[in-house]
Amino acid sequence: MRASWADLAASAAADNVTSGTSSSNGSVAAAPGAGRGSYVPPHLRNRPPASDAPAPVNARPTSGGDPSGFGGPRLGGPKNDFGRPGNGGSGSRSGGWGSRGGSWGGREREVNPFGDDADTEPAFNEQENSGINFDAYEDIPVETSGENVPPSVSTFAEIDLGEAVNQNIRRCKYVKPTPVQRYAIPISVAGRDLMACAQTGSGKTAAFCFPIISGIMKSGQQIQRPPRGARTVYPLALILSPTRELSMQIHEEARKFSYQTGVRVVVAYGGAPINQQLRELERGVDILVATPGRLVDLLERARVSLQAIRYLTLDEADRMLDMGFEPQIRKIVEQMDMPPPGERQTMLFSATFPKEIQRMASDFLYNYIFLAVGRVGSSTDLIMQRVEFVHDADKRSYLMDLLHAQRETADKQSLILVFVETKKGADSLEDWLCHNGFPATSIHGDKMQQEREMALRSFKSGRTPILVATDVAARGLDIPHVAHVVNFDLPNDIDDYVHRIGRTGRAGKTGLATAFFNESNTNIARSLSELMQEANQEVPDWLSRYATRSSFGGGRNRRSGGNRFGGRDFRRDSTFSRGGGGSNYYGGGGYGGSSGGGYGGYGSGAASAWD
Ligand SMILES: Nc1ncnc2c1ncn2[C@@H]1O[C@H](COP(=O)(O)OP(=O)(O)OP(=O)(O)O)[C@@H](O)[C@H]1O
Repeated sequence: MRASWADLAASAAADNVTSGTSSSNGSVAAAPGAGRGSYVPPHLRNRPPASDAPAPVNARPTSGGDPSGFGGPRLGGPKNDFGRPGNGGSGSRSGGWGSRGGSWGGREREVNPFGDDADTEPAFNEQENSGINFDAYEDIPVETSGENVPPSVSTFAEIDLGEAVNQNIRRCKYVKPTPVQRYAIPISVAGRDLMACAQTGSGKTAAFCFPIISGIMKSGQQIQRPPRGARTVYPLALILSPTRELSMQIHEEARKFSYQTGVRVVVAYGGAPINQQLRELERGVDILVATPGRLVDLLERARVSLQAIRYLTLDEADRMLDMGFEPQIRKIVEQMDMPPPGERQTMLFSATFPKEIQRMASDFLYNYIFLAVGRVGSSTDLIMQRVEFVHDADKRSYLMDLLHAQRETADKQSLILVFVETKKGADSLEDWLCHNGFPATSIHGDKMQQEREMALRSFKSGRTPILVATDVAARGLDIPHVAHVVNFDLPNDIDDYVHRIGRTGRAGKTGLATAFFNESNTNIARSLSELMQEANQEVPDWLSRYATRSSFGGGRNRRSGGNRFGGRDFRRDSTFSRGGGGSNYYGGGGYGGSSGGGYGGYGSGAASAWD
């Protein structure tokens, strides 16, 4: 049961009065077993009985077949086919453990990720995911480009995902697909590469997970579990994400979607003991969810091989290919043993896709489809955006006013996420809030991983309903009840703003975003003003004046592909040069490497702080 916001604030204030100290932020005080937020360490999940001994598996790629189902050069190209029954590749494994059918090879008892009796199906009319306002999505603009785009669907039933996945969709209480799912799932199921740009909170995780899980099930491939004594594992799918917490969240989601399918999902991220993750990997992995730094470590130790990868997904793909991460991603995708584009299926997802990044990303794709769902990179109309002119010295008192107002008016369960620019700033604001009777915690890259996870749990549970965060929490995190996002410090990049405010107003719900603006933010004035206009938000006159003045100013005011939509296929841009060989135009590769120049400033060392 989540605590009431106002009650907590009141009791924290009382504590402070009594003790005369900071309320010690609650960031490490989350009750470990409390409620649905309780955390089962990865090494304890699905722990097999001690007698569970793996049978020998001789997993090596064979060839033949078409992973795309589409044709072109992919047809007949080499394919990693680990022991697909009947193809002769590793026929001797047919009796080995790990055959599919929802039983984990009959060897392990799978922990129920739904935390209830997942075998009991809810009645149909009880199923709808509470709070989803599908009307909000009905007239959403959608744009696709690329060759032979498979038609979209209106229902999950129209896509053959397999009964086990369908059952999990029902358990998740998803009644119908969101727009990005309606388009992206048929494209992915058809085996096509995809660059998908869709609003924050619109269900992209399921859009890439369902086809991967279903594809692995249909292939009949066995669980990629090394033989006893072998140390290298061969996952079939790799999902990369920029932060540890996002990887953990994707892992949790993927485990729900793959429950009782026999598909095994493992997560690996930095900051946590690698031995536990190695033990999980040794027990078999079909889908590996990872942050880039930890994955490179595992690859260098030869504990993971990417030879068998059939599906590669980059979530928050634009972040993954920006200057902080690009070298690591290139190393993983291009310099290790992963099959090249055309032999694997690659799916890139984000709410924002600057053209420079699209160009770079095309290196990883083969004959891909570009999909843009919704307006410029956000849930837009669902999020009410406000901008206040606030000098730095006044920010704290403005914030306090907002918090008092929230305490009076908002749903008592609601959570507030406050973004600041620096780690020091996060610590100091958290301290100040706690001293002033507001139950706050903080998350940033200088905290120990355990502290980060505890802070997030404490926030999610409502124990500390104010979270002060750096951009480490800007992307992907799906936290119910975040009613208000405050940009205490505005980011330099409009796309970062889009992701930050996207922590509220998710899955059809409404939310509020307030930004403090002053002279130091003039470089974002124009793009902020444009974004707000496109989202039908009221733009203050003073911001429009700043926008006019900063029209030709510097900063990274790139829009996500420009125009009305959440992105526009850079291949359609008339200014885009097609020189250098037409075959490369759709074929991926060949676009002048990975300069990525032109909008620096993410700061060196970003990757190490994030993974
Ligand atoms: N078809 C559906 N019906 C109802 N709820 C859904 C459906 N698909 C996804 N959701 C819910 O919507 C929420 C947002 O989904 P998700 O986190 O995948 O969004 P996202 O598009 O990846 O957002 P972001 O851009 O911030 O990463 C989740 O709580 C998820 O469970």
